[in-house]
Parts: sequence; structure tokens; C-alpha cells
Amino acid sequence: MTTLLRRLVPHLVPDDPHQMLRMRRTLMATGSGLVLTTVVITAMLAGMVEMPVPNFLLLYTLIWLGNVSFPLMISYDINLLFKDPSLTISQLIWHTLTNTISIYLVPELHTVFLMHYLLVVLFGAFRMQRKGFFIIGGVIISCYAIVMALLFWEGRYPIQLKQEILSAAVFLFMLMGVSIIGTEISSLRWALKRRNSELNIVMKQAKEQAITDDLTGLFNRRHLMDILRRQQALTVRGDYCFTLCFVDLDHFKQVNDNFGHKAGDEVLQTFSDIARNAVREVDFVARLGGEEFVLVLVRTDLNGAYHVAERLRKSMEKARLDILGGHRVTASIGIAQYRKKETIEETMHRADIAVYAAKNRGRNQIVTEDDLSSTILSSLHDDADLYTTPE
Ligand SMILES: Nc1nc2c(ncn2[C@@H]2O[C@H](COP(=O)(O)OP(=O)(O)OP(=O)(O)O)[C@@H](O)[C@H]2O)c(=O)[nH]1
Repeated sequence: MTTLLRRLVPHLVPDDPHQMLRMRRTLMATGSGLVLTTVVITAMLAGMVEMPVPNFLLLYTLIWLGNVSFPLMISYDINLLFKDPSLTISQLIWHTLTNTISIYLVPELHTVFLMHYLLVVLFGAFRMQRKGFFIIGGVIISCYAIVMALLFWEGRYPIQLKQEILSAAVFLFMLMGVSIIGTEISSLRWALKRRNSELNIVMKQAKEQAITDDLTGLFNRRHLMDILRRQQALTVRGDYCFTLCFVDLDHFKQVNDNFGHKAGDEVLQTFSDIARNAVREVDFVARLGGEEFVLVLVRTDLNGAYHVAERLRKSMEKARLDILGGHRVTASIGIAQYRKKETIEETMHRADIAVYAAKNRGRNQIVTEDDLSSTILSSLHDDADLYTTPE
């Protein structure tokens, strides 16, 4: 139906799926209004309507101005200004009134129009709750009673009381039945909607948990590898670069030994906050495990990365940690830039060697891959005790 609508009235079809749904329902109601009008016009042509033609035309022009105002309001998003953007109650009352007018114009067909009232109520199942069904049921019964009283008063329709009471009772019974079914459908819809939003929240949480480290909230190792693969693809495709900063906190074992594991955890969290603040929004910070972290700096070369790393190193050096009685924890950092055609593991390995060198040179410092002489590189290359831990 959506595709058909897009083809027939493209400017009327909203892009937002919620608005599209409201539009579809409203057009269904407008369609049933069209059937009603056709019945009344046919009756008019058959000489069953006593109203003069100009009055009839004026009346139906007004009715159709009302009928088309609902889809137009949705099309121009005016419905969003209301508490119920589906305009359910107002549409139901409007269609109840037009149906009542039809009874007034063609009383001989009032049983047909009574059925149409039921359709109106069923339309409410899309949105209404129990209270809404009471309201609309009350409006329908009042409208029907008023129009029948009016017809009786004007003597335009020979009302046979017993027959009318019986058919009104049957109608009331059917109205109650339809309202109950409508309420059931409606509550099922609400329950489904609630379930869906709960499910969405849980799925979002699960997704987040799968990519983040519990203690620090940084990305975990698995997600880091996904990030790096995406960065690699971007670099291979064109004018793009990225650089890795491997960070290892210095003498972290002593923190745990002297102040306890809980204090160690707090230091890791403090470092994570500092690292998050040291990088731009487009960059990534991940925890490899233990006290090892990785910064992925996008569109950044070795020089740029050095500045970020220095900012991070200084911030950590300055941070006085209350939990350690004001003691400081410093960081050693190794930097390597991704080179086209190499594997991610090769870049990580060079960054790893650079951290190792930073540790060897006395800690609390930064070593880039350019600082490493080829001899150091080759001698360290085979060293088994490197900082990356296998997955
Ligand atoms: N509190 C805490 N400690 C951790 C966690 N993960 C790893 N560690 C500890 O981190 C310490 C790492 O120690 P080492 O690898 O010897 O390194 P270091 O003491 O930092 O020494 P250098 O790296 O050489 O400066 C170990 O004591 C681990 O138990 C964690 O999640 N929380």
C-alpha cells in the first residue's frame, strides 16, 4: 500500500515511518468516508434525499473539507503538535458525525449506517485504550439517539418503536462486542510496543557490553581489532592514515601490591578518563588488557601522534591520585604508524617494541618507531616478552 501511495500521491507520503503509518490509517478512514458519501449521493440520485441540491452540495463540500484535513495535517506534520499525533479521537468523532448526518439524510438506510458506526469504533483499536472506547461509544449512542429523535420529531421517517428498540438493543450489544475486541487488540498492541522497546534497550546494552571493557568502559580488544581492520581498509582505499599509541602504565604491579587491587582498578579508571579526554572524538581508545591501552589516532601521522601522546603522558604525570595518598602513576608510550600493505599485527608489533624501548629507557616517556634504530628493531623483533598479549 505504501508503494502505491508513493506512486499516486508522492508529495503526501511522509518519509518518517510513524507518520507513514498514521497516514495509512487516516487514508483508510477517508476511504470509508468516500464509500459513505457514494451511498448518500446514490440515494440522492434515486430521489431518497429531501434536501435541496445546493444545500446538499454545500454540506458535502464542508464534510469533505473535514475529511481531507486529516491526511493534510499529517502530510504537513501539523498532527505532531497534538498530544495524540494519530488524531484518533478527533477522527472518530468526525466520522461519527458524518455518519449521523447520513442517517438524517437517508433514514431508510439507517441500518446500513449503523454498521458503519461499528467500523468507526474498530478503527479506534489502532490507538485507543478503554477510556477512549467509552467516550466514542457514548458519542455514537448519543448521536444515534438524537438523530432518531429528530427524525421522529420531524415525522420524516415512520418509526416503529418496538422494532427500533430491538434493533437499538442489538446495535448496543454489537457496539459493546466491537469495543471489547477493540480494547483487546489495543492492549495487545501496547504490550507489544512495550516489549519491543524493552527488547531494544536490552539489545543495545548487549551490543555495548560486547564491545566495551567492563572496568573502564573503553573499547575491548576484540572491538579494537574490528576498528583497526576498518582503518586499514580506509587507508588501503586512498588518501588516509592512522597511528597507534601503545600505552603501558609504569610499575603497576606495585600499585596493586602496596594499595590493593581496588586501588589499582581506580587508577585504571582514572587513566581511562584522562586518555578519553586526550584524544579527539573521532579517535578510539581501547584497553588491551591489564594496564595496557591503545589509542587509535585517525588521520594522524607520527608527529601528530607524538603530540597527543605527550599531552597524555604529562596529564598522567600530573594526576595526583587520592587513592594512592597523592602518589603518581606514570605511563610509557610507544608509537607506530600504519604502513600501506602491511598487516595490522605488524603495526601493533612495532608499537609494542616502541613501548618496550620506552620502558628500557627509564619509563614515563615516549618512543616512536622512528626513534628505534634498525638494530634495536631487529634485536627486539624476536624478543618473546613483548607487551601485546595474544587473543
Ligand atoms: N587492579 C588491577 N590490576 C590489574 C588488572 N589487570 C592486570 N592487573 C595487574 O597489573 C600488573 C601488571 O604488572 P606488570 O606486567 O609486571 O608490569 P608493571 O608492574 O606495570 O611494570 P612495568 O610495566 O614494567 O612498568 C599485574 O600485577 C596485574 O595483576 C586489573 O584489571 N585491575
